[in-house]
Amino acid sequence: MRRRAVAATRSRTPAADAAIVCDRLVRIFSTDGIEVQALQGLELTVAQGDLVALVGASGSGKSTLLNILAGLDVPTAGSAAVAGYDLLELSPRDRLRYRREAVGFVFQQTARNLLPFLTAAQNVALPMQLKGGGGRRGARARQSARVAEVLDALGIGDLAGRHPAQLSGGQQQRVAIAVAMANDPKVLLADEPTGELDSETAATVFEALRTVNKELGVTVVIVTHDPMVAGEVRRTVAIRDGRTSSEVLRSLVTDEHGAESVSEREYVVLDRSGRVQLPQKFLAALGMEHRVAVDLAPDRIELRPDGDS
Ligand SMILES: Nc1ncnc2c1ncn2[C@@H]1O[C@H](COP(=O)(O)OP(=O)(O)OP(=O)(O)O)[C@@H](O)[C@H]1O
Repeated sequence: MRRRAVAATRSRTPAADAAIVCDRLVRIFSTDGIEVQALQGLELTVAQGDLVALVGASGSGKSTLLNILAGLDVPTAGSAAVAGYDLLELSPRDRLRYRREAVGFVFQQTARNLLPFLTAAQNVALPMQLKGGGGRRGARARQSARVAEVLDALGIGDLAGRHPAQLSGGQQQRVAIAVAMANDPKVLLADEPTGELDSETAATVFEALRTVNKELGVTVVIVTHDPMVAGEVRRTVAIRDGRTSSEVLRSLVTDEHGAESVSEREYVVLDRSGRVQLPQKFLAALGMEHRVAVDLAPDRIELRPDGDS
């Protein structure tokens, strides 16, 4: 399963043709005279068609970032572009269009994603009706065909007539993914989509997200604490104190006997100003603090404790 995920995305280069570009993103919340800097100059680029996990401690800024990318919140400073939309320059009308057509969103709380009095199929049809153009008979037939197509692609065609209360948590989340996919968005954002599920059910929901990514070509970003999800995607980005701090990239390697395995490498993030956040354990191992000596070698940059020659 893991190998398939990596194989599907291995040829992609993050810099080319990005679906998401955040540059020096800042979000400050002010409540009762107290300011919280939830995002402190965050930089993130996600290539089109990629499947990325965002991880980080509670309060590190993951949901704040996802809400901005979803068009639900506006950053205080910096820039954010998703699927060609500049999120700081959207008029109220364009923001609504962006949220209905360009991005899909899945919340952690299963109950928040679906309307309880509608069937699964009616829930999926709703975003298309809100988008408009559903009045004519041809359009209505197209909507029904799209509902069936999305539910079938996610393996839940047989649940079309059920109401949310008649579905398990995992089934509800898969219907929620179908709802998010209704208007064929370029990007799907999911905030802890497996957070309320046991590990077996979580795997079926993750599989649905992977299907959306692989078979429908949608860029998928998942905020998660779930090690299964974070360990199965090509790229895992860690957020610390409102900034991207490190990344793990996975790729498929083939040995001389033709056996395939997944190779994993952790990187620290280099921002546009040349700043990196060095791993605490490396600094502690060499007793580095306050300042370090930096030298350029032909093929690397060397950092040494202050005072070393
Ligand atoms: N609407 C708000 N008003 C004030 N402070 C907020 C608001 N939303 C988030 N914050 C603060 O911003 C910081 C980042 O919060 P955020 O919810 O983005 O973190 P998170 O990484 O998603 O955490 P978790 O994993 O617990 O969901 C926290 O200190 C939080 O208290």
